[in-house]
Amino acid sequence: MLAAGDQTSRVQLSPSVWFARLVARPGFQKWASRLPIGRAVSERDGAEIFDILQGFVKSQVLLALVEMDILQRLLDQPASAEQLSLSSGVPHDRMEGLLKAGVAMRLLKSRRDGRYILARRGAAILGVPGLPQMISHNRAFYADMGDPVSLLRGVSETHLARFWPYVLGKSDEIPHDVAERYSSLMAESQSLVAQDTLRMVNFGGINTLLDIGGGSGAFLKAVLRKYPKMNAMLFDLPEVIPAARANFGQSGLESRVSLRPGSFREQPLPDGADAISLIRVLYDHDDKTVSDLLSKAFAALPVGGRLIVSEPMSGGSRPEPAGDIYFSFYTMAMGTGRVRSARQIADMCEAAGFADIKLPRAPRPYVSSAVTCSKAP
Ligand SMILES: CC(C)=CCC/C(C)=C/CC/C(C)=C/C=C/C(C)=C/C=C/C=C(C)/C=C/C=C(C)/C=C/C=C(C)/C=C/CC(C)(C)O
Ligand SMILES: C[S@@+](CC[C@H](N)C(=O)[O-])C[C@H]1O[C@@H](n2cnc3c(N)ncnc32)[C@H](O)[C@@H]1O
Repeated sequence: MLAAGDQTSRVQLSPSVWFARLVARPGFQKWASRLPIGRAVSERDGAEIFDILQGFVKSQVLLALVEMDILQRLLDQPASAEQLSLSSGVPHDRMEGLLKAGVAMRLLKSRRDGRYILARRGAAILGVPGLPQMISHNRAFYADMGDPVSLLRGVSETHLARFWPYVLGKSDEIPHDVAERYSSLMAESQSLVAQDTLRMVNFGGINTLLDIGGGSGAFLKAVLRKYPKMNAMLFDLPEVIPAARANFGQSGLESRVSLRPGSFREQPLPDGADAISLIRVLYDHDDKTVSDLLSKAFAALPVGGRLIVSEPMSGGSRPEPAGDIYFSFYTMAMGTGRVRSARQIADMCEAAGFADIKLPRAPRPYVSSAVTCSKAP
């Protein structure tokens, strides 16, 4: 009888496996580094591996720059490490270290006079609605990523799950200020998602759009402003509706929106709309909930009615950095849903009865991707 090792040694190796085993040998690495092409590839690989390894340090440097308001202060005026250290309670040499790290990340620039200013990328962060807050909220995600093996095993309650009240249906237990902070984070981050969804999908011809899980209404506001003849319904959990009411109150759009409290888990969706949108809703839920929700959407729509899904997605068979790294682990830490690829979502829509499925190209997959389909005659 053969030992396991003998069995594998007799199996014919595919060229990729053979190559991987070669590259994993220190002797091969030493040999390859003596040749010009081998050296160039190995140096590049080494630098890229190092960059992955230090990813968490980079994101914490960014967090420090945001939390001590350094980006904003350098936007107001150039400053030296000494000036910034005085007001932030960080010793001079450490502040210099932070600022140099910011320069290395091309967020800041150092000037000949020793003062620092914002580089283009640092300035861009301040111009994206909600991005500094989003960076700060990564504290909770970071705490969960501190022990990735436990996170993967799902052994303990996560910080992120506690921060998004509606996910666990425990909104009563969440301090009001925390709930408030996170709903405003959700609303602010929505402006990017709305921008890209409106770029990917033409909402023309829709009379009444039903936005399921519409939150405080940031997405509907953007759509209604772009399509002045459209009316809308916003459906969300009863505890979320007051925020939507307040948000539409002063907008001049209130007469075009009707607010519908309810849970898509427990009741049918309101009818009367000729299109339904699901913006950043599906990835919060498991497959059964999503299949049921899509069937309810199908039932609520008239023939020819359209469904628009928009949220960050996995790259599927071609994994993609935002969907398959950040949002995949993010939803894992939330503990209730998962990122799906556009193809998976399309298949689930098809299983619910939808046809005419389209997967528009996403200009910024780290913001959102979309799937659209309709109820065929
Ligand atoms: C004018 C010409 C021709 C040339 C000039 C060149 C020049 C100066 C160009 C302009 C530079 C410029 C304007 C740059 C703009 C950069 C932008 C817009 C950057 C945007 C970045 C956006 C990012 C990084 C977005 C990140 C989003 C995140 C992290 C979202 C997270 C969302 C979460 C966690 C949601 C959770 C929801 C839940 C709970 C899972 O359901
Ligand atoms: C990630 S947020 C997205 C909000 C908004 N669409 C956006 O993109 O900013 C998910 C929304 O789904 C809502 N939601 C969760 N479970 C729900 C349910 N069972 N019925 C109705 N809405 C629900 C939440 O209250 C929340 O507003």
